[in-house]
Amino acid sequence: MASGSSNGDTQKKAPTPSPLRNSKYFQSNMRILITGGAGFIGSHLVDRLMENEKNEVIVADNYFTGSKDNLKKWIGHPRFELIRHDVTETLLVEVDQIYHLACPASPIFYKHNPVKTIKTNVIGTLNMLGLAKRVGARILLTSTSEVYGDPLVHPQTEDYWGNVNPIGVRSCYDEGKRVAETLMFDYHRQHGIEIRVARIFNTYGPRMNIDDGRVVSNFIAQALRGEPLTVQLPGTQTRSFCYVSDMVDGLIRLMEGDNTGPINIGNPGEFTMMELAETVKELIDQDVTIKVVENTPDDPRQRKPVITKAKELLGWEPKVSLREGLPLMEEDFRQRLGISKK
Ligand SMILES: O=c1ccn([C@@H]2O[C@H](COP(=O)(O)OP(=O)(O)O[C@H]3OC[C@@H](O)[C@H](O)[C@H]3O)[C@@H](O)[C@H]2O)c(=O)[nH]1
Repeated sequence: MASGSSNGDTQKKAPTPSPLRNSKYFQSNMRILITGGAGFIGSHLVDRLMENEKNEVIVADNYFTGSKDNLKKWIGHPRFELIRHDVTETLLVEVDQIYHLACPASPIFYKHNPVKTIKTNVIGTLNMLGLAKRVGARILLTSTSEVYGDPLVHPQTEDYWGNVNPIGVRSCYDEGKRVAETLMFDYHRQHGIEIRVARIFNTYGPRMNIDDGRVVSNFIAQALRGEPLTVQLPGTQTRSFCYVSDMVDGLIRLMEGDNTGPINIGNPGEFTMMELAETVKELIDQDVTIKVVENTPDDPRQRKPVITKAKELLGWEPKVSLREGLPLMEEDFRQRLGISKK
């Protein structure tokens, strides 16, 4: 029989949650673990999940790129717990759902310690799948548009297998996430785990680290500080930017729906990096200059999601355009940098 078959012999029955969680005297709350919940997207996800009084939220984060500051309004709340934990170590908590976000996402951070990045993606995902198996939880992985590599198919549909350098400086992240996806589907086929896989495209919004190093945060911080906007060569490379509230909405719909994915979650509006710089300049400070600088190896030349699956299966599409989202992020950066509007 062909390996990888998802029916017959290899399909196992899904594990059930512990009998205690189903007992009539037990709290009926949904207990949700978010790895990387102190990070940029994770903390916005916490905010949304905490709005529902039936949810108890547990965050596990090692604070490599995340920060307790992002969660300060929830610390001490009876439905909230924060654990300093690195997902490369095992964790045992009785939960119903796991949003597995933990991993540095900015290229300068994930390339800083590539061995640790790939361990986070592979061992971290194995640990979370082991937890999902043990306690019968549904698990969602935030994979990435980087699994498409430097894509030869444009825009990218989920059935495109990608064009990835397996030995490059980005491989710790893009190959790491590809293995993480493989593990998710193997656990699903072999052990019947309920999985959800989101492929996240570039996301921006309030709470991004000011010195995160990604393009939107760099340009906004540079414009506010009156520094030149650093467009990396050639400047014609494209990205599609999704506002964080849209992203969180998509992730929750995926978790709550019936489809395993992988599903692209991103905003299909596509911009060159030169266009992005011009837009930031126009919105924030027309006096700032644009400086063209060297790029790093293997930078994808184009990226834009096809979101037909998200629309049809999740009833999701982004609502916030780049021109609407940038001023919201500008406001947050102004507050944190202490730079008021002229
Ligand atoms: O100052 C800068 C920074 C970056 N860039 C360019 O902007 C583009 C986007 O770069 P970023 O570092 O923001 O993000 P990337 O698209 O390379 O990677 C991201 O992809 C999707 C997510 O999974 C991750 O957040 C991250 O890996 C690149 O072409 C880069 O060369 C600039 O022109 N100037």
